[in-house]
Amino acid sequence: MEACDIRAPYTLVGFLLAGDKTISSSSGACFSLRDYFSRAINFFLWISLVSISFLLSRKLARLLRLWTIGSRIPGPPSPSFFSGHAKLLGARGCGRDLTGYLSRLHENYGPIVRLWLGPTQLLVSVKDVAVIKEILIKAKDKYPLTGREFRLAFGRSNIFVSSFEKVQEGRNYLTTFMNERLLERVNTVPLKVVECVLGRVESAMSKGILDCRSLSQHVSFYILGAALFEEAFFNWSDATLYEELLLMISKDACYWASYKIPPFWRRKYWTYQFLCTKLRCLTQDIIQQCRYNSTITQISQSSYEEVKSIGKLSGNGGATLFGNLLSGNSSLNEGGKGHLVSTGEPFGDILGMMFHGCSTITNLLCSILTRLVLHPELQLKIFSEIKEVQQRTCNQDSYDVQKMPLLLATVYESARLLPPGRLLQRCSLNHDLHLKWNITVPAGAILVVPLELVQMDSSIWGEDAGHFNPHRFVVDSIDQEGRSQEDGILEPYKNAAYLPFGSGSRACLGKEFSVLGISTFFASLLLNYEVTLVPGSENDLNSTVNDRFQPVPSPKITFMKRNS
Ligand code: HEM
Repeated sequence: MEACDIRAPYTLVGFLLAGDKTISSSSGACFSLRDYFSRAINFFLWISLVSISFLLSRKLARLLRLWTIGSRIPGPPSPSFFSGHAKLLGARGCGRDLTGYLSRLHENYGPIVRLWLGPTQLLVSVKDVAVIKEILIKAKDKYPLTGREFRLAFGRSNIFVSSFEKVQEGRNYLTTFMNERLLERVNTVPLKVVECVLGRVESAMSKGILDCRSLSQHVSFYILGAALFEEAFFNWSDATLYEELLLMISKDACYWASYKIPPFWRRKYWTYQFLCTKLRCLTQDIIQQCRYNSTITQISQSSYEEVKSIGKLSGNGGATLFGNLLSGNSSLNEGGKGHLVSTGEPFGDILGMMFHGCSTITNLLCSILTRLVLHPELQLKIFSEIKEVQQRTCNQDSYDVQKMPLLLATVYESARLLPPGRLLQRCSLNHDLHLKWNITVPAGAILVVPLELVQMDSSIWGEDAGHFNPHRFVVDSIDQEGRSQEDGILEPYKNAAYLPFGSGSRACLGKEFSVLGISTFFASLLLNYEVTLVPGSENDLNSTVNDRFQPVPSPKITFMKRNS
């Protein structure tokens, strides 16, 4: 038999280089195409097996670590290996009184308590203020499902995401944007907002349907919309449609996000997706109008260049917040197809801010309005304060709310009594956290701060911790005639137990904007109008208003013009 003179190409490249010589060889000793394929398949199978085993063993090691370190933290024994305390915390268990349950656990086990929610999920609740401060700085990530409702509705966002690494640049840019642009605008914007809102109030009152919540929703939408999109927003014919869509989507967002796999088989889901797409198209529309009206363009060429460079740095082609909008990088609704095809999905950030900002500002406004109608004497005092400051400054076009301590204190105190959620959550995805008192929280554990326990702790806030008392934030001084006068405002964020806007590395970026915007709105409103309860709604209120963390009731209110 003729010896095979072809050297076996042991690599795929070698085989290809050998070309048809190998293929044409008829010798059984020579490598056939089939041999190479079976070798290649074997090779890939081995590689996959090794990688899967490696990943599994890493997961297992992580899990063992979670169990070992987690079980060193004090906490109750787990009732079941598979579901842990998850059932207890669910709707039929203590879910409705989660804070009460955590409070009992803290009494029994101390200020740091762990709860197993299943074999792979550990929840650590922290009540001690010093430790809270530490974890809010050190635990820079959020629970992995954070922002799912935003993502599902509006596409990828650069700011409402779990990992700190991904959010860092977006946060830096947004901080500059909020501080430099929005805060400048915020004390002039509410004048227009009041005008706009009161126009709506009159038509709503004529239909007899003015309740606190719908008014607050309307105001928050205008405060944010006007700040982000400026003049263009007031002249925008689709503003009402935009507001309605945003509201409809916010109502359903959490529900659809609760599905692990989006329920493509449900028609309602597609209706929801259709609304989201419509909202994105409208966002593009208002942004285009802004470009012409130069609001956002006036974020200035310098910051445009800045944004572009941030985009380059992050390698996402300017996807950071307004970067894409300015550079026209988005191809939303290309050819009128109405779907998002942009790689950066820049509207995710703007819509995310509208979504989060509107819902949180609505709650706070509603809470303040309710308290003002319940405490007419406070309303009168705030009115006198605003009037006095306006007379002193002789400026009718803007409000120096920093000189109105009682008004600011009312906003701070209402926020203290009604933060946006019951738990502030954090996570450290990749590193264990070494805390005071020699406690280590393993990577991946969900850290929570039960806000009600901290913000209503009488050892921190005094005996009246559970009651509405804006004066706790006001500094009194004695005037020359020995009379006590309200002089200044205590900086609430110095108190580590004041957390309605979170704190530390993932603190809310809109806190100054919201407090100033809301205060300026009330300064403008109360100077011109007195807000009162619609006669007959007192009884509903007394049964539902409680000073503690209750969802704000929505009383019927009315406005009376003050004599100038
Ligand atoms: C009354 C109004 C608001 C309240 C009570 C509020 C509250 C909060 C809270 C509690 C957090 C989580 C903080 C943490 O984990 O430490 C947060 C995050 C955030 N807020 Fe707000 N917020 C308000 C308005 C706004 C507005 C108007 C904006 C922007 C326009 C905004 C932008 C953000 C952003 C970007 C984050 C995410 C930060 C991150 O995950 O890194 N907020 N907010």
